[in-house]
Amino acid sequence: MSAQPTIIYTFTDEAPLLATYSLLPIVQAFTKPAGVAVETRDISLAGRIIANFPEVLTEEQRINDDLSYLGKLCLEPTTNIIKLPNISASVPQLKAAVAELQAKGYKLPDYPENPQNDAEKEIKTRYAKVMGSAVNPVLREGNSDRRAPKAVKDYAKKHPHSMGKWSADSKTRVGTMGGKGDFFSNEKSVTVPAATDVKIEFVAADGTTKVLKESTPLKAGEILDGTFMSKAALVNFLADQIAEAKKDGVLFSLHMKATMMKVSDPIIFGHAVEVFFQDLIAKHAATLRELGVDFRNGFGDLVSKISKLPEDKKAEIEADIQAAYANGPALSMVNSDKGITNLHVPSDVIVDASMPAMIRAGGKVWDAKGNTGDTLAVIPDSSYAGVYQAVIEFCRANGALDPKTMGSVPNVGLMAQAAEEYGSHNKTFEIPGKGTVKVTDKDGNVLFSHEVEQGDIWRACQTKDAPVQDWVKLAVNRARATGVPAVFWLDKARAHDAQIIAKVEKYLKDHDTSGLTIEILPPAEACKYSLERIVKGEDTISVTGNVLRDYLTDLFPILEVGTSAKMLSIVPLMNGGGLFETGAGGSAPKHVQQFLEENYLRWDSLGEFFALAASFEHLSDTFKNAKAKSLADTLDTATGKFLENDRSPGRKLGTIDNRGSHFYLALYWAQALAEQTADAELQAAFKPIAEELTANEAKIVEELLAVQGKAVDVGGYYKPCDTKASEALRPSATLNAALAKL
Ligand SMILES: NC(=O)C1=CN([C@@H]2O[C@H](COP(=O)(O)OP(=O)(O)OC[C@H]3O[C@@H](n4cnc5c(N)ncnc54)[C@H](OP(=O)(O)O)[C@@H]3O)[C@@H](O)[C@H]2O)C=CC1
Ligand SMILES: O=C(O)CCC(=O)C(=O)O
Ligand SMILES: [Mg+2]
Repeated sequence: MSAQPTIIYTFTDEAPLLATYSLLPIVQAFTKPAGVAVETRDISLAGRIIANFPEVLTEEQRINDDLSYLGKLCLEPTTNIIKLPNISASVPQLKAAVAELQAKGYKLPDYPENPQNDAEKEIKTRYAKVMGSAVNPVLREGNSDRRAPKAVKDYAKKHPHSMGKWSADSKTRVGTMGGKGDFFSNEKSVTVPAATDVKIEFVAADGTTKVLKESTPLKAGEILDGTFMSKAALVNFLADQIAEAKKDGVLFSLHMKATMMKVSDPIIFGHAVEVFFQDLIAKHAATLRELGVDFRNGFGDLVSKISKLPEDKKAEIEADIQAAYANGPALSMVNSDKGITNLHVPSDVIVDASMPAMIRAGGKVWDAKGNTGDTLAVIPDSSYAGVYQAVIEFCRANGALDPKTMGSVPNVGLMAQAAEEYGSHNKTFEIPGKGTVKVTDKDGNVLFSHEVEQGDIWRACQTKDAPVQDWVKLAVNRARATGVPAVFWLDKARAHDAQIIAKVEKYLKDHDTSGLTIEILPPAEACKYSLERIVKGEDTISVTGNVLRDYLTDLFPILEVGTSAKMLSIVPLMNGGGLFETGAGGSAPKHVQQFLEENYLRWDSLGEFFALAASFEHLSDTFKNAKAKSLADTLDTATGKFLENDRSPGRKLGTIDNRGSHFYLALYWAQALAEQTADAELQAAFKPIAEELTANEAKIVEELLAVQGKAVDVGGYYKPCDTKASEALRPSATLNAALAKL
């Protein structure tokens, strides 16, 4: 056990990183008198890239591999980490980050899209390590407990966010493959009774065998699934959906998670682009090959690469692009001003956030003219798509949900030790030809096999037993603590879920469940059950696997409280430590753009405030530390007052932004510390600062507002310059001077 109670605060990317430059100095100043250390570790995309290429960098440029360090730390009982959202990079984001670092003098190799030799293959493998969801699965040595704190629900009831209208004749719906060659329909699943090691092989039609993965160790009681998505079925499905969107006169939109499902989903995304633009692609096949266009990186890959062509060729392709737009159904837009479509960049549209945003808007997405319209929301695999269709049908029948009166759907999510699909990327393969994929244990028993064709996407997922036990316990504890029904969203008709249900039924017997309502329902039914309760103002705990955890912890928060940024997101680590994630959403790239253009940061740090309070609470339990408890209690009071007085950033210039909101948190926190009597030392330490901040409120706010409205430079996007960023995010000399006295 480290001697001093210590919190690790993570440096990440984009808006949360900018917010950190403002909030962290406040946190460090406030924890100092309490003897709590707050250390930082860099897990940003830039940091992860730099840490992985020490040999090409100078001594000064090298940094430690903080992510690996934190991964190990998550196994220790005294660990306490505040984890802000980070970029899970797609290829376009990775290339942009590398280019920025190269321009800053880091002699990093280019990302080799098509490695030509072993050295390039090795570079690509190293970059693959930092791509996609490279951070969360490493740190998540526990299951997740995500909920809207009561204060946040109360705030939303008093100050409801805007909700779009749902009309009974909305044409918006979900399109999914549903049992025709998708992952759901092809899934096979086993629970291994004893520890073993499995080999995954592809046996081609001519009998030749290729080992896809030599070794995958499994523990006793571990669940292993295998499944595939048929390329032929997918491509037919996509062509049908495109035709249907056009026939119905609705906008076509595709919703994937190409960041987290970093192998399968970019392939699916690429097929969607290729089907949508098939005439264009067929006509210019040779040119596209020469340019090395890869549609897995989105249609934007073509748009950026044609700039290298001679003007006349470029103009010809651009005309054909316009023809493709005119011919197909209208495409949903990410940014209609800039002409960025839903198919441009695979990391621009991420299903967990994009579907709820559409549902919140009354089933509408943006079109190319900047108007909104109904959409055919395409989610190829049917495992979870039905959940969104259930919400759409509910809203169509009952109108939009009402934040003033609606209940809540908190989530207990199975995610420890890379559970389920989220751990599948090292076991996902694009199949080279017709044949069989075979999974064999160490005694030579074939656990299962699939007949596959060229281009099919085959994948295996693992789910360890200990995390399932921990998850069931967490669900029962939450049901007991709240008296609210808990529903396991599991479908016995799905191979994997059937294995999980057997475990859930077994492990529920380890707990006292008397008087509790615990149900097991297939996802779409569970969703309907929860919605029927939510409109009556009732709460229902959703107990789900890893993917639905991701989906539901954006879906319900966005509908209930306007954004998942306001969520309490706790990961009780299985070995006793605590990982406190901030909010449940992403890193809000559009907030950075607004900040750079007008020196206004819209990021709402409520997620950070809640995470900090939970972290102090945990620290006080682990270290039996009363001062940490005082910090937790007073921060709770401060956050309550913050919500009451509505100190979150507004959307537009001229009101307080993220920095102003941090000042108010500091003010209320200092006041609460000065008023509490549990700890006389802390009271004495904070009395003068509370007075100073109270007396200078108007001056500090004025200093913070004065900088708004002009462009600002922080010296980089992926790796801002510390000095410039710190100056930009701490523009109040009066506030800085007050904090320096602590
Ligand atoms: N835990 C993690 O580390 C996660 C990381 N990501 C990564 O984040 C990036 C962007 O992801 P994406 O899914 O597009 O989501 P965004 O970060 O763009 O968030 C979606 C929207 O949520 C709202 N929002 C989110 N957080 C806040 C906040 N603190 N304050 C105010 N508003 C907020 C904003 O919506 P509005 O305009 O409606 O108010 C925002 O535009 C990607 O690189 C992705 O990989 C994504 C999810 C989780
Ligand atoms: O790790 C990621 O890529 C995203 C995580 C996420 O969206 C979530 O946990 O809700
Ligand atoms: Mg998510």
